[in-house]
Amino acid sequence: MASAGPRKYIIRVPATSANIGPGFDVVGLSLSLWLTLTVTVPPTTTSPSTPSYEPPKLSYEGEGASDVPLNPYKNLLTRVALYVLRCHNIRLFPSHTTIHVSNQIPFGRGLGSSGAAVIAGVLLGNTLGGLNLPLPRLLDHALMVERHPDNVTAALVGGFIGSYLRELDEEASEAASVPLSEVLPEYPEDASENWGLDPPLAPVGIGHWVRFGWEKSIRAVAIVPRFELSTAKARGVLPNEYSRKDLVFNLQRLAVLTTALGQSPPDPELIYEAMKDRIHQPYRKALIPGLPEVTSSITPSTHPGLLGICLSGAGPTILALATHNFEAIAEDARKIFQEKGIEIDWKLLEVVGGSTVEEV
Ligand SMILES: Nc1ncnc2c1ncn2[C@@H]1O[C@H](COP(=O)(O)OP(=O)(O)O)[C@@H](O)[C@H]1O
Ligand SMILES: N[C@@H](CCOP(=O)(O)O)C(=O)O
Repeated sequence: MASAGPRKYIIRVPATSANIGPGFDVVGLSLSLWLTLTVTVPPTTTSPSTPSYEPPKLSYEGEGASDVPLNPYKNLLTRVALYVLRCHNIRLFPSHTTIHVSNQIPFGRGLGSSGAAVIAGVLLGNTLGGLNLPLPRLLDHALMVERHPDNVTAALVGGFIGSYLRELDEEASEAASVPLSEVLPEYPEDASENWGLDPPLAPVGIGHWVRFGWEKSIRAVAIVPRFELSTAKARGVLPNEYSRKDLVFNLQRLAVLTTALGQSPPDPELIYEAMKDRIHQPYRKALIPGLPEVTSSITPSTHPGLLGICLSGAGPTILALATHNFEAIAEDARKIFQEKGIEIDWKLLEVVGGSTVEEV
């Protein structure tokens, strides 16, 4: 907890679109909307046990600013950072730290806001504790909080990413399956060194990934309905079991898609079909009026330039991958949503690199 001098860091984490149709809980794409933290740690750090100890002061601007808790013991981002610190025997944040958050990622829309907050929290803990954790270890900590690897892996490493969770031995599985409330407890308001039990430690090497090729001409049109859908609710409607027919349908498409999106020029007929899904979208359509209509009526023949169209993450955002004709795609999706009484905003996004931490 000793501090050598004044330190200021910028932490940047991108939005992500998970699944890309058939790759439920497997693939993710990092996109050009950013969660940015400006972190200042004063030159002399008061010991946490002294009465003048001050927990971090959080401020927000941008998406979610009016909803997010500013209490660092309640905010997702800082609770994750504290989890990482406590896993390394650092019981509290450095005193008088300030964290300004500037956020472009809308909450609860299927663009990975919570995955980005978890990665930002892991990077914040790593930075404040001077832990120098290697990338795979950062991911282990993120996966203790966000248990599907698609968003967090793409947000951390950047690009078009496929990932899996290693099968853990019995002891490690037990460690990785502790309830989230124990990984991220509701911390008490007052600073004290005697809070509860030690946190559950992350098993080593939970998540593994590979980066696929990405053809540079492909851009992402995010069609964002003006309502929130929590990922938890959108996972709650999914069945526990699937037919072999539906699994094979998705596996065939995913195998083709991961290579097809790296090919130049991209093949719209191949990609449009390869972005179809039978594992999650059919079940989520009840929560997202207009979803089947948008994905079936906007096609490469009706909209030249379109490559494929799917639900982004758990929704309600629709992701259209295209090389041109972006506005027509988005405006026609707007008309379909309007018929269902839903307004949308749309953004043209690029595939970007992963998270960065810079000392300034
Ligand atoms: N930058 C952030 N800071 C704090 N909490 C956040 C942040 N981003 C997201 N969250 C939390 O995550 C929730 C959204 O998570 P989720 O339902 O998984 O949707 P999404 O598809 O946007 O990830 C928000 O309501 C908020 O509680
Ligand atoms: N594979 C997950 C992805 C959730 O992504 P989010 O951006 O909606 O949080 C799912 O489909 O549930």
